[in-house]
Amino acid sequence: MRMSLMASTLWRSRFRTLYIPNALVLFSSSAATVTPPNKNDSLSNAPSPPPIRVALTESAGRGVFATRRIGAGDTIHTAKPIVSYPSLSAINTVCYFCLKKMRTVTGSQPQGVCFCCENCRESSKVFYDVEKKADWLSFDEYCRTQGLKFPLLVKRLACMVISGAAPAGILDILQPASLTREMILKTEEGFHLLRNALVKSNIGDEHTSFLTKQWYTDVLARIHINAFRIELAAGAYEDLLSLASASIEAEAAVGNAIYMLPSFYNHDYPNTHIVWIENADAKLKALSDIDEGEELRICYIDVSMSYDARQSLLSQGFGFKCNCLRCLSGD
Ligand SMILES: C[S@@+](CC[C@H](N)C(=O)[O-])C[C@H]1O[C@@H](n2cnc3c(N)ncnc32)[C@H](O)[C@@H]1O
Repeated sequence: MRMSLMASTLWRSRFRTLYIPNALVLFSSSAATVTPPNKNDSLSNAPSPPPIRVALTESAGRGVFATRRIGAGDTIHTAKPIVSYPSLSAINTVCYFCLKKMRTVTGSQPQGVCFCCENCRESSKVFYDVEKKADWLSFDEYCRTQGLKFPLLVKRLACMVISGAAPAGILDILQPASLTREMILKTEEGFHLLRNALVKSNIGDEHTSFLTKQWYTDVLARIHINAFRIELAAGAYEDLLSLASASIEAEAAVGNAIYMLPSFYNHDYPNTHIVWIENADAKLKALSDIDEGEELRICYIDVSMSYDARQSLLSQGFGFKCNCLRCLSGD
């Protein structure tokens, strides 16, 4: 593979450390690291921070860099979603909170949303109590008929904000897509349907005052760039079978989610990948040995695509001209 011939030192950073207060809080809270705890350390039961930091890259904005050597196959860190939502086609078959697949008895068809455990039901309670007050028929139908998944994340986030589970600006730190005037116009219908559903539910103006067209568009612009499509790793033969049939129907994803730290990973030939084992909790794993100072990169698209196909998808789908070393090398 041509990429592997590139000296890994090329990827070592000459970076400036960036202080991101909100992100740093999240870094340490969800850390699963490759550092064994020191038995003599009185804090040895506390999770160590992950061996990474967010810093400016030379040509792709902020990026994630290793603060020490990481071995191939190591889990670098884990991340819980800030906001997630099931695929509409999976709404009755995955947990409404963590997106874990529900075991269904053959012949029985679950009705309505479901939760895999009391913990998920409890964690959802605040925003689900808000959501249940509104009539989502028109909004969900709009998403379903137009094949839209991102407005569903905005709906979940709006309910979280109303319930007090999240601040209205929770995604502000993430990079937004630059939406064209035409794209902004297309978001208007979704905004009105979302706002109408919530306003008509008598939640109270004081709770919905954040829900302006500007807020809706700003959130969508960030979701557009940073959302992850979640496909669970198959754990059992029956999962493999259902994944296979789901893929045929292009419905392999159980849902979509936004994370904080994983949103800072730039695109390149990957030395890192994200896996979801049984629910929307993400595991960032090293694909190869990574040196201290090296940038951690994931592949946003199918790694086997040609140079031209990658350039056009990254530009049209993600809105950026790829400056990764693989593309710069013409591979
Ligand atoms: C998910 S964000 C990654 C973090 C981002 N660099 C930041 O500062 O928040 C994706 C954005 O990062 C930039 N980016 C990621 N990979 C890139 C690449 N290979 N070449 C140029 N820009 C890239 C693009 O602006 C893209 O829209």
